Amino acid sequence: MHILQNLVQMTGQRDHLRLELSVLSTFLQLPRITNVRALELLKLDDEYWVRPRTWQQAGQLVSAPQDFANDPQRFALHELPYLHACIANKQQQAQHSPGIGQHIIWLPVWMHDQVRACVEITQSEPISAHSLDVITGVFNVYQNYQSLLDYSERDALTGLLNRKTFDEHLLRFAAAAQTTASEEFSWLAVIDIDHFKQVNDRFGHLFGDEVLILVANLLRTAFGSQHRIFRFGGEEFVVLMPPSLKEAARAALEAFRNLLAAHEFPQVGRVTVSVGFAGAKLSSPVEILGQADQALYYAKENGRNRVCHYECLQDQGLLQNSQVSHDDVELF
Ligand SMILES: Nc1nc2c(ncn2[C@@H]2O[C@H](COP(=O)(O)OP(=O)(O)OP(=O)(O)O)[C@@H](O)[C@H]2O)c(=O)[nH]1
Repeated sequence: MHILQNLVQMTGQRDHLRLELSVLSTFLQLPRITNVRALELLKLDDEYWVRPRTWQQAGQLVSAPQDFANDPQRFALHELPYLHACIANKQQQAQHSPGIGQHIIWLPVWMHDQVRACVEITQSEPISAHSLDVITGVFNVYQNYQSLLDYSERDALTGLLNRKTFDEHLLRFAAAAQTTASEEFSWLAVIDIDHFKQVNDRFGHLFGDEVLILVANLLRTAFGSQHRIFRFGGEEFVVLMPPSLKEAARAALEAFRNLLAAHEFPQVGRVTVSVGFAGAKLSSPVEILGQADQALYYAKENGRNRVCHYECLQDQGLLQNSQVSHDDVELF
């Protein structure tokens, strides 16, 4: 009965981290389970890295305060050889008993052939067929619900994060940016396809849609898993970029602009984008978006197919005083 109540509570969550906390506390209520962790996995240059994202501390479940890039607890996946082999072989679970009273099971969360998280459970006794059934049963409900949540957050055409989830991501992004102590800034970039109406008018909506899908694929190729990429509107995309120096952010955006400009789109040929970006340290979420939008507007007005940085334009006196132009943002 306890498990049922926990499952009801678990599937009432609308947020990935709360859902994770909920499944871990469900596992902790099962007999013989002594420890649980949720591990986050990130693929960098073909190698997976791991960090504990949620774990038990003094009887409480706690989550890592910082993001992956700044987490000193991260380590290479091969330091967990059983989980490493399990993922390399695309398996559903791995088990290992490192000592008396320590029996570990790892359950990777598979999504689109990738693993982004894994639940690690330690039992005091060997894992019997019955307890394996209960553990995998709870885990499968969690995994199904996780992918349902993920599906509701994505744009149907491109598979990118949708506009609906943007506000929440932006609030979290702006809050995290304020606590970054280094010289580096987090960045918000607005990317808009140039003259996209002409693509639709000349080739029809189906080819227009194909351009949107291919642009989304190029965005995924150009930006790593630490970036959050949204389809913001029809032919407008937003990228939330992890902390870096301004030059590095500009270089990444220029690399994307060049990649796209060199791409031969079937039938349509060449397409370009304009980009505006702004730093996220001191401003409020609405201001950051408004600033990136002003830089985009400047890029559109000054030849398109270019990357413009808000603060640089401001320093050169090329912009009016800061004003928010995205009047459809509902952040407060
Ligand atoms: N095929 C397709 N077209 C879309 C979709 N959403 C929006 N659009 C089109 O995107 C076009 C946007 O046009 P505009 O806002 O005038 O901008 P633009 O032609 O890209 O010009 P600039 O941004 O000034 O370079 C419109 O023709 C919309 O119909 C979609 O999901 N699929």
